[in-house]
Amino acid sequence: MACHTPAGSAPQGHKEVLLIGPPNVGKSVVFNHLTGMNVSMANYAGTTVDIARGTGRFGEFPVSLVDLPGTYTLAASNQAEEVATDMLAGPADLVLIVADAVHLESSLFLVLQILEAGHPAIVILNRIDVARRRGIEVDAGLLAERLGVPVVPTVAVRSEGFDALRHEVVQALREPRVPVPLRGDPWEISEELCRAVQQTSGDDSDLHDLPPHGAVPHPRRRIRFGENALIQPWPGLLIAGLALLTAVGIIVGLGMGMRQFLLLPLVRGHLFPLLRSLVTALVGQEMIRNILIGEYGLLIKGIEWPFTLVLPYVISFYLVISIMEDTGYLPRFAVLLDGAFGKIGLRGSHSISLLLGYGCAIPGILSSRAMGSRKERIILATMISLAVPCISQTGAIFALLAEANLLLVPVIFLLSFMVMIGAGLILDRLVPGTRSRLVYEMPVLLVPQRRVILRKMIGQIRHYIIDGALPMVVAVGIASVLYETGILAYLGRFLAPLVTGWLRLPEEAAVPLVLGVVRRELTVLPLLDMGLSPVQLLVGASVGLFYVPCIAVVATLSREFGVRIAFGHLLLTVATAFLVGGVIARVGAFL
Ligand SMILES: Nc1nc2c(ncn2[C@@H]2O[C@H](COP(=O)(O)OP(=O)(O)OP(=O)(O)O)[C@@H](O)[C@H]2O)c(=O)[nH]1
Ligand SMILES: [Mg+2]
Repeated sequence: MACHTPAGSAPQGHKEVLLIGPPNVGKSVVFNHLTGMNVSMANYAGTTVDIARGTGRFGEFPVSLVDLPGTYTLAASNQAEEVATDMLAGPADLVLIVADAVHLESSLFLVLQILEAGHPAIVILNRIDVARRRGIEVDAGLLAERLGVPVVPTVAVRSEGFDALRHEVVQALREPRVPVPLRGDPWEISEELCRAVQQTSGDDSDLHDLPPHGAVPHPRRRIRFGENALIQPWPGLLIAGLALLTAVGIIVGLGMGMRQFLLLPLVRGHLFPLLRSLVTALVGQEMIRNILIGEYGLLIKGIEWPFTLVLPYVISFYLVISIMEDTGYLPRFAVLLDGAFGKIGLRGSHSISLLLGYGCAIPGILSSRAMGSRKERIILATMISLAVPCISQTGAIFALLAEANLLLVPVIFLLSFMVMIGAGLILDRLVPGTRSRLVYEMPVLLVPQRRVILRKMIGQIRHYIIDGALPMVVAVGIASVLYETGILAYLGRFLAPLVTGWLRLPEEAAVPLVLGVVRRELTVLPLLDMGLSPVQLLVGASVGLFYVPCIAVVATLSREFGVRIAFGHLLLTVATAFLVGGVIARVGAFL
């Protein structure tokens, strides 16, 4: 999930313009286009869960544009929707209501409610490309006349319709007009309006394949085999299994390939020898030389770990996830898992949060805002912060285990699943509260767009470099100084009983436990050059896997659920890490 500026209010002299609409209609794509920012967009409901603010210029007006979480109605039913309705209740100079040309009627229902809020408004009629492919034409002129506000048709992913939109925004800011709300039952009006402005031609059965609301297709409506097959246990589960295997295969294969054949030879064969000879020639002072190119050399490990061991997996993971997100397949996968997830107090839709957690825990935890009760969110956050390795950590685990023994990799992931399920089962009984009744929207299946995938990947890689790689470089720098000054050895001796006695690892394996507090993958990477046995590798990897979440994750937990729960997570993760590590060390001794 890309970074965005927090809510706040519009900067002085800026017009406040809100982007609001139902989930998954393309609000964030419109926002990115108008502001030049790169907030997350994906083909399922609930991608945006908080406010993103960006600035742009429309004619003579500097504008502060706000991207809001999607909402079906103004009677908010979850935390993400509340954010949207609260903003609408505040002051705004203009509201851009993004409507879906494919599901016009339900969009109009929301448009009518928003118009009642009494802000000047423009309706953006998005996704007209998909609507046209389905034989749906919407008379935007007539709709504008009936609603009493401008209606601009757009294809946001292809930047179509934005000149007209900019023109209308400038007009609306110059001469703000509060729309006159239509009187009557909003459902009846939207149905009547929809009939009046929408013409369907040819076979419009696609329209009814999967309705906008509800995970299960409407039983009275015709369903095409192709799409329905994905959410029936047979052959849906087989297809899901194959899709998952292919995804893992591509992530691992591509990541390893980039690392082994491209990045490692490049840095180890060319860059490092160059850096070593440069530093040796230029730096006379031994300690500084060692800090730069020694055991934890900033110029060696600070480049090798974040950029050659982890970055390839970040690239391959987000390539695969971006494609999956953009097709709209993930919610179908979620429907299939609903039954299994029900056993651990969750819903199938939470599988999307878990999947995002394999990238980074923070978006995984935040995404549940749009889909769950507090109980479900706590269970999910615990599973993620305890047992879901983020992509950096996965890269580190691969680097540690795959070269020594490829079989150790499935063992560690099996362990992670077991702990995850165990935590779910226990917390379902312990945490008070109910399961949500939320019905999950089923988006239209779309062919992924190269431009969108590229944009998402650039956003994720930039995000990794700023929030992942740079802190890692700083941590390596600190480790290097601590190592060369002997402080690390002192800390190691302090932790020795736990490390050597309980975990049966060499004393120096205390180092990752200290560094891991900063970044999770640092609980694993320093073990690389310690010549550990297979059992010790497994102990080290599992301690690293379950050990404390990154500082940023603890801060997120505390903000979302309170300090008590964040502290509880710290205790739980440390206890689990040492318990599992110690048990493996003892069981391993018999093997
Ligand atoms: N074909 C087509 N796809 C679009 C268009 N606009 C957006 N999309 C796709 O629709 C999906 C949803 O886009 P987002 O911008 O994430 O939607 P959102 O309204 O912000 O969604 P939430 O944050 O979940 O409320 C993405 O996969 C986009 O690539 C469009 O005009 N045509
Ligand atoms: Mg969005």
